Amino acid sequence: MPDRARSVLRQALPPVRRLLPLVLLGVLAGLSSVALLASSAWLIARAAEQPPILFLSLGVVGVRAFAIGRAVFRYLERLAGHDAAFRQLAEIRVGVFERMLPLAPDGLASSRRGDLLSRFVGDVDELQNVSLRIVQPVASATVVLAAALVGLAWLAPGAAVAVGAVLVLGVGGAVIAQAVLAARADERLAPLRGELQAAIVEHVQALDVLVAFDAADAGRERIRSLGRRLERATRARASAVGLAAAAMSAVGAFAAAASLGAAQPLLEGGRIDGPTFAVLCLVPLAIAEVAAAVPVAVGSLRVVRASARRVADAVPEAVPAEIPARSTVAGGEASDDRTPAARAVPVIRLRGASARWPAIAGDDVTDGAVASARPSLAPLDLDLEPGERLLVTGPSGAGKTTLAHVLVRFLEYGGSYRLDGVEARDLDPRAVRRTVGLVEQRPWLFDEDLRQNLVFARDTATDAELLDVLDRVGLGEWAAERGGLDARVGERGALVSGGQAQRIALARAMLADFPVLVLDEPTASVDPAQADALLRDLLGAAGRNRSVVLISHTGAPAGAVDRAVRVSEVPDDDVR
Ligand SMILES: Nc1ncnc2c1ncn2[C@@H]1O[C@H](COP(=O)(O)OP(=O)(O)OP(=O)(O)O)[C@@H](O)[C@H]1O
Repeated sequence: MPDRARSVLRQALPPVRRLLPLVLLGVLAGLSSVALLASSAWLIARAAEQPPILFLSLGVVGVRAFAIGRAVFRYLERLAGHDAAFRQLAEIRVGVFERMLPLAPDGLASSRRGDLLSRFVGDVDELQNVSLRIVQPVASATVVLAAALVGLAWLAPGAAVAVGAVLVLGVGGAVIAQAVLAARADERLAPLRGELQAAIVEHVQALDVLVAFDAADAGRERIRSLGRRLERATRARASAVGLAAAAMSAVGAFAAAASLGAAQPLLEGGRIDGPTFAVLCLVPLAIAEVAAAVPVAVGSLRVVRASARRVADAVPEAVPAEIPARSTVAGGEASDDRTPAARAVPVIRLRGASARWPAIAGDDVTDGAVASARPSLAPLDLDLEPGERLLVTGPSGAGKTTLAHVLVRFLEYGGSYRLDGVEARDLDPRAVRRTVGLVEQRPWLFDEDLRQNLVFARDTATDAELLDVLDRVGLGEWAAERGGLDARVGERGALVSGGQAQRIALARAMLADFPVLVLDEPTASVDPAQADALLRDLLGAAGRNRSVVLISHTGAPAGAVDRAVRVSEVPDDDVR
């Protein structure tokens, strides 16, 4: 098992100061169970001898006390056990999330969303069983079994040996039978759940294209087949767990019979009385019940280990070299003296700036970090003066979007990228992103109303300011027709056109008031007849008090930009 998965398992275990009281409560509950059966057996057998009632009162009190004790201790153990396990889960989830954050967005581009969600939710939840079903019950059961066998040995050593032997054989047999029947299913459960969730998320997100290509049935069939495999694995696990539980009941009966066989000569020889004989016959049933926790724990360990591996693999151990590191400045914020002057429009200079995307996860993993892929942006020189509009052109796949991601520091770069003379590598990426804003090629719109899609860019903006900015990007009339800021835009902008989505994205970039704006192919989803008009509108709305980098493979209308630079394809001999 990889070290990282082992460390996830260790992390899932509550600290000793929380675990010890749990084990103690488990021991008290287990001992109460055994003592309840022992005192009941004694009471029934003694009552049959019809002694004066006074002789029974100790047994009566014992039965009541142990019955209440068993319920109370079990309840407290569950309560405290879940509390401790959930605290650990919260820490693990926060830990995974914190490791994910520095990777976002470009370091997570190759992760399947549904699978990531399943690791983050389902697999982390599964880790609660490390303490609830494995460590704590096994530790408590060991103490109770040892105490119960010592108690039996005190009454009749032969009976203790017989019961111990039956238990060892019975528990061993149940563990092996469960492993034979369900070891593979136990390990497949978590990955299958992840695959199913990923398939469902992808199917729903891509439903329009699947329907258009008449491929929705095939997608549904894939989901059904994954569902069937998950069902088979769940059934196999449930059957094996059920069988092991049944086997442990049988083990209880065999242990009782073995104890009876060993105690009978003592009864006949008058070395023990009737009530003690009854205790020796019935207590093994309670002991087997306690021992039943062991096969359950071994099965759970397989499931939990599979989940721990998936949690450990959810994010690479080290941030790939292609993703900019966060600030090392205390508190994570960039120091003010290294941040470009607030809201001043900086001069941008790239000299031999190049970039790569992180390799797709699973392609080539070295020391837990995803190794580099091929270069995606050939060394580029670029100058952008304050207030300038620069057109970036180049063939498809040459690296224009890659350049946009370098400019907003989603991607690390080679060469030099200076903002007002300060090397961007020496600034906190978030500080750069407060200066350079990106309007993406396919802007993300939230399934909310217009107001919510804008206001997160500046949460102090009033409705009047939001309407004003919509007006400036040419959406004033359209918004009024749709019912104003309450108009919904649909999931991922399903209720708006490509051009309207671009205008909404520009509106929020203007609300954020970025001194430098990077517009990545804003006319990609607009027909050519409208492309020039949209570009003029967007550039006009951006105004002259900020610089604009306009990325477009079709160029720009005459006079709309000040200069152009061409991104050339990465030469083949640079591709390893
Ligand atoms: N998320 C990603 N992960 C890995 N490689 C990527 C990723 N996005 C783009 N690439 C690769 O980077 C290279 C440059 O792509 P990029 O999108 O920057 O080109 P582009 O010039 O913007 O193309 P287009 O004009 O078609 O949008 C391509 O080879 C592409 O396959």
